[in-house]
Amino acid sequence: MSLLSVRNMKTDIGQYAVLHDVSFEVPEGGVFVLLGRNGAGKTTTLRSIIGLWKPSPGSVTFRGEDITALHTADIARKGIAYVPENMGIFGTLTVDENLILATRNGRFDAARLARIHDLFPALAQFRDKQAWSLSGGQKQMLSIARAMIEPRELILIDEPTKGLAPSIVDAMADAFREIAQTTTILLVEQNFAFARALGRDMAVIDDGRVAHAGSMDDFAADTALQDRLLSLSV
Ligand SMILES: Nc1ncnc2c1ncn2[C@@H]1O[C@H](COP(=O)(O)OP(=O)(O)OP(=O)(O)O)[C@@H](O)[C@H]1O
Repeated sequence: MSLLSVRNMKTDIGQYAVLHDVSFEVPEGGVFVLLGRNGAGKTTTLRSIIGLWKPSPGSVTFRGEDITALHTADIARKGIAYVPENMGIFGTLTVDENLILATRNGRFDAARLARIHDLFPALAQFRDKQAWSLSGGQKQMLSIARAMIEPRELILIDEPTKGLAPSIVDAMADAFREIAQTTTILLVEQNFAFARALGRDMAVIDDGRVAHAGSMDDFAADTALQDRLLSLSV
């Protein structure tokens, strides 16, 4: 059984039909990558999974349970976290305060915080700094840390490498490999090298539909398919 099943999802935003037919299966463990051109519908897919948009028709099943109609907070309680592209952190609060706000009861679990500090040492170093003063990469790490401060089974992460320097992207890839040992990651990415290095299974969304799904190794070997589905010139 897949950890997450998305079936025949159609999502309208206001009067616009954005997703027409999105289906894919996320197995448990590792990193599943959603690729696609700008405006293809990747963010809308993540937001539909976490309940911020309601697909109709279509269904989202998590560990066999239909979660399509649940509110976002109830979906989160099932063990799914969402790291949006704008990161959702609070600039005037400190790094620690941002993490505390993401906990359920206002307290850190010491072991989880230690793991986060091992993964992202800058968050330990700058724990009393206001979040606005962090670098772009550190802000991205804080947003991922907020998603990890409680036990999760699945983390949805939207374009974490956007605008980051290559050395920071490499550090983030190492952190994702470590996170994926215990938590499944559903990753939306435009950086194909990053996606390829991490992903085991993948799907491409094109114009609100899944245009391809399969293993990352097969997709990485098929440059004609990559050109057709990801190139900017179509
Ligand atoms: N709130 C909204 N109102 C109207 N249209 C929207 C809204 N949000 C997204 N769209 C449209 O839905 C389509 C898909 O957007 P979405 O953000 O899901 O794409 P994406 O694949 O994540 O793109 P990107 O890589 O540029 O973030 C786009 O055409 C976008 O303009």
